[in-house]
Amino acid sequence: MLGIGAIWGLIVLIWPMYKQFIPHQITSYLAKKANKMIGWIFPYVHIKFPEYIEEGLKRSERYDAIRNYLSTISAADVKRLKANESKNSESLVLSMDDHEEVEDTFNGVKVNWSSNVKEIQTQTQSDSGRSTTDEQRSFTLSFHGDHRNAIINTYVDHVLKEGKAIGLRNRERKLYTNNSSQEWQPWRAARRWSSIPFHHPATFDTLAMDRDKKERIIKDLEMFSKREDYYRQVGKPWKRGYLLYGPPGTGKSTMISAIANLLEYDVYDLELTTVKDNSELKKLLLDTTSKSLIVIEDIDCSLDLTGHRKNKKEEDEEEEGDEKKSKGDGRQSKVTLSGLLNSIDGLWSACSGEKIIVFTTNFVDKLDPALIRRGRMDYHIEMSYCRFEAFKVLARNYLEIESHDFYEDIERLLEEINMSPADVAEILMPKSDEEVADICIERLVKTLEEEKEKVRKLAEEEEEKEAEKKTKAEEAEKRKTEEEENKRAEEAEKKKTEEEEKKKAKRGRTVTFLQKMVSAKKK
Ligand SMILES: Nc1ncnc2c1ncn2[C@@H]1O[C@H](COP(=O)(O)OP(=O)(O)OP(=O)(O)O)[C@@H](O)[C@H]1O
Ligand SMILES: [Mg+2]
Repeated sequence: MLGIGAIWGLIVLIWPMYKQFIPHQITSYLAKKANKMIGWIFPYVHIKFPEYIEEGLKRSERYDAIRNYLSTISAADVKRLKANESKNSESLVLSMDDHEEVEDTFNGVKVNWSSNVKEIQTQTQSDSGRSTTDEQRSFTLSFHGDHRNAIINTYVDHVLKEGKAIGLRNRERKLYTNNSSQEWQPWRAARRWSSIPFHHPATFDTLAMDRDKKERIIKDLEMFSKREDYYRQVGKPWKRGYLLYGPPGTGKSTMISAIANLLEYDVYDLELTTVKDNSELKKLLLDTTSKSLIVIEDIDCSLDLTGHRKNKKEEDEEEEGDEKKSKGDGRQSKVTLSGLLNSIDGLWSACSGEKIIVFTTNFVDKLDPALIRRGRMDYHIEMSYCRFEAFKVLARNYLEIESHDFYEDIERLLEEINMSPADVAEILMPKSDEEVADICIERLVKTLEEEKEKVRKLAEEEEEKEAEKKTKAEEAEKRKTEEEENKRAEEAEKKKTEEEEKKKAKRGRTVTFLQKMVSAKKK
C-alpha cells in the first residue's frame, strides 16, 4: 500500500514538469486510463453541474436550482455558508461555500454534493501580456455506481424541480409593461418589456365581493395551479383565460393583483395601443415567462376589437386603410381582432409553463363573441356594485369593525342604490386620525340616503317628463283628429255645394230648351 502511495506521490510531483513535453494524444490517453483505474478502486459516479454553460456565456438554470435545493439541506449541516443576493430574489439564499460538502439521502440512498471552484487564467483582449483570473464554479454530485439509474433518472429531476420551485417562491415578482417597438433591440429580447417590482397589497381577503363567488374563483385558481399533470394528460396547454367585466370601480384591476398574489405570478400588463402590428403582438406574448398573468385591460377601448372577424382580404384592406388613418391621426396600432386571437392561440401552443390571460371590460356586450368564447376566456366573472356582503369586507378592512347599529339600514340602502365598491371604500376611509368608525359609517348612511333621494327625484322628474310627453302626444293626436274631421266636413260641404250647382245648371238648361221650343212653335 505504501508502494502504491509512493508511486502515486512521484507521479503527482513529476507530472507537471513532463506534461508539456508529452504529446496531447498521449496525455489524454493516460488520463482516460487513470480515470478507469480510479473507477476500479472507487466505484463512485460523479456528475458535474457548472455555473455557466454555452462556453461560459449563459448562466445555468440547473446550477441555480441545485443551489436553491442545497440551501435547504446545507443550512443545518454545513459550517461555511455563503449568502447570495440575487437581483431576482426577494429573500436571502444561503448556499454552502466553495469547497464544502453536504450529504443528502433519497429513498435510502446516500449521495454527496460538493461545491467546487476552479481558477482559470484568461488573456485580456488587448493582449498586453496581462491576464485575468476567472473563477469557474460547479456542483458535483457523487453516488455509488449501484444506484446510477435511480439517481440519474429520479433524484436529479427531483432536485431540479424542488430547486426551481424554491427559486420561484423566493423570487421578487415583477410587473411588466410593454415598450413601444422603437425601443426594441434586435439582439435583446428583454427590451420588449420593462419591469418594476410587483408589490400590490391586494389579496382575496381584502377584495370586496360576494363570498360564494369569491370562494368559487379561489377554488378555480388553486385547482388550475395544481393541475399540471391533468392538463398534460388531457392534451391541453396549461393555461386559463379569465374575463372580468363590470362597471368602473368594481374591483377588476384589484382582482388581477389579488390573483397574482394568490398564485405568486408575475404580471404582464399589455397595452395594445402601443403594439404596432399583429406580428409584434405575437413576439410580445411569446416573450413572457411561465407563472405569469397576461393582462389586457379595457379591451373594448384598446382597439377596434368589437367588430366581427374579417376574412383575409377584408383584413388586408383594413390594414391598408389603417395605415393611412394612422398617418393622419397619429395612431400607432394595426393590431386586428383576428391577429389578437391568433396570437393568443399561438401563445398557448408554444408555451410550456402555466399562464393565465385576463381581459377586463366595462362593456361585455360590445365584445366579439369569438374573443370571449369558452376555451379562450374560460371563466367569466362579473364584478358588480357594492352589496351588503362586499360592504362588510370593506368595513372590516377600512374600519376594523364586524357590526354596527346601522348595518341593517346599510343593507337595505345598498340593495336600492348602485354604488361601486370604490365609492363605498372612499366614503368609509377615515379622513383624519380623529375620525372613528361611527363617523365613517354615518357618512356612508348619509351619502346613501342622499343618493337615494337624488335617484327618487330623478325618477320623479323622469316620470313628470314622461307624463308631459304623453299629454303632449295626446293633445297632438286630438288636434290631428279634429283637423281630419274638419277637413272631412269641409270636403262634404264642398261636394254638396257642387252637386246643388250642377242641379241648378241642369234646371237652367231645361228651362232654356223649353223656352226655345215654345218660341219655335209660335213662329
Ligand atoms: N371589490 C373591491 N374590493 C376592494 N376594493 C375595491 C373593490 N373595488 C374597488 N375597490 C377600490 O377601488 C379602487 C379602484 O378599483 P379598481 O381599479 O379595481 O376598479 P376597476 O373595476 O378596475 O375600475 P375600471 O373599470 O375603471 O378600471 C381600488 O384601488 C380599490 O381600493
Ligand atoms: Mg381597472
